[in-house]
Amino acid sequence: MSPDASLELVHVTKRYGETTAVDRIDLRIAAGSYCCLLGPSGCGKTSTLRMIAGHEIASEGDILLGARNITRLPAAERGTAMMFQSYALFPHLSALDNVAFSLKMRGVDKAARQKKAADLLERVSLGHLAHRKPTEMSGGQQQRVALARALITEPKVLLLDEPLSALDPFLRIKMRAELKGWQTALGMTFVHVTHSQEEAMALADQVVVMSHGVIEQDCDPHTLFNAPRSEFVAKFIGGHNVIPSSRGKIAVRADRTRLSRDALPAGDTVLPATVRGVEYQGTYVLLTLASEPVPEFNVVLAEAEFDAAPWQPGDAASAHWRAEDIHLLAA
Ligand SMILES: Nc1ncnc2c1ncn2[C@@H]1O[C@H](COP(=O)(O)OP(=O)(O)OP(=O)(O)O)[C@@H](O)[C@H]1O
Repeated sequence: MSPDASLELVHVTKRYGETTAVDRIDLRIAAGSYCCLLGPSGCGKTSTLRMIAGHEIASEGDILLGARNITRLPAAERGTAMMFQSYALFPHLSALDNVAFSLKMRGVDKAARQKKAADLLERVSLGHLAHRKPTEMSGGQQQRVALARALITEPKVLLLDEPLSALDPFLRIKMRAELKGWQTALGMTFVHVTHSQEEAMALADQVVVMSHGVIEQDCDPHTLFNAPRSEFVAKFIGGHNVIPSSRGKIAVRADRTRLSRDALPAGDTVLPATVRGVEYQGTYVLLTLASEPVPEFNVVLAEAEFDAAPWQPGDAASAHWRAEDIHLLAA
């Protein structure tokens, strides 16, 4: 892994007029890792990616790629490339010409650029379709053309802006696995913007959760799910209940929240509640409950456990959890 493929953002800010889209963020991404920038619409993740790409210039701060300060370099000189959604392919060009396009822009002669584009199409198993137009290819094939097109300048870092969002759910999961496979095989640094926590969990070595232009949490997916730092993160990633306790707000995973029919004494590990909804989800049953301090929270039960003693809307329940499953949230 080449150490000059590591990325570092130091106090990076992006302002558009009065709007501060990114507010003095610090971020390190290791060479050869898969990083996902995750957050709701408007949190600043695309602006961050575009500043790394050179499609926007940072208002303040520095962006380092290896030992090089790339903050103000033109996009083509940075050593980064952007992979766009498959529909950003040129419809009137063949797969080969789409892939060769940025070499053409750089003045590489025709034979050399076509040879390189053909090699790359071969690598993404599309050699036999090099002369087809994008509309004559499946969504997954188009996505692979988009990948080959981004790789042709031999970038150190590949930047991906919601690359899977145009695909149907089945293909999205298939292409997600392919992307991860490519990243591993190429040993390249990938930075991928998504609003889907599931996508981030599935792909990333490092998940960076953003909100209102700042980084809320920056860690591996396992830590993110088991130790969300704040109420915002716990609610955004889902699968958690946020509950007030004597020590402040706590997060408890929905699948670690248990239900009892006995009326247990209320306290930091017991919440008297009423079942409001029962939703069958195949492997699991999702129960929605209401209580005095928490208007809505969830419990996930394995199907067999639910079937052994089913719950119905209106049932009274004591929700409870083990002390070790309590995760205290930052105030
Ligand atoms: N060119 C621009 N001019 C003015 N404001 C902008 C511009 N681009 C983004 N913004 C604003 O900056 C903030 C962050 O936008 P950004 O696109 O980075 O967020 P995002 O998290 O990627 O959102 P989305 O998922 O909707 O793309 C938003 O408030 C947005 O309205």
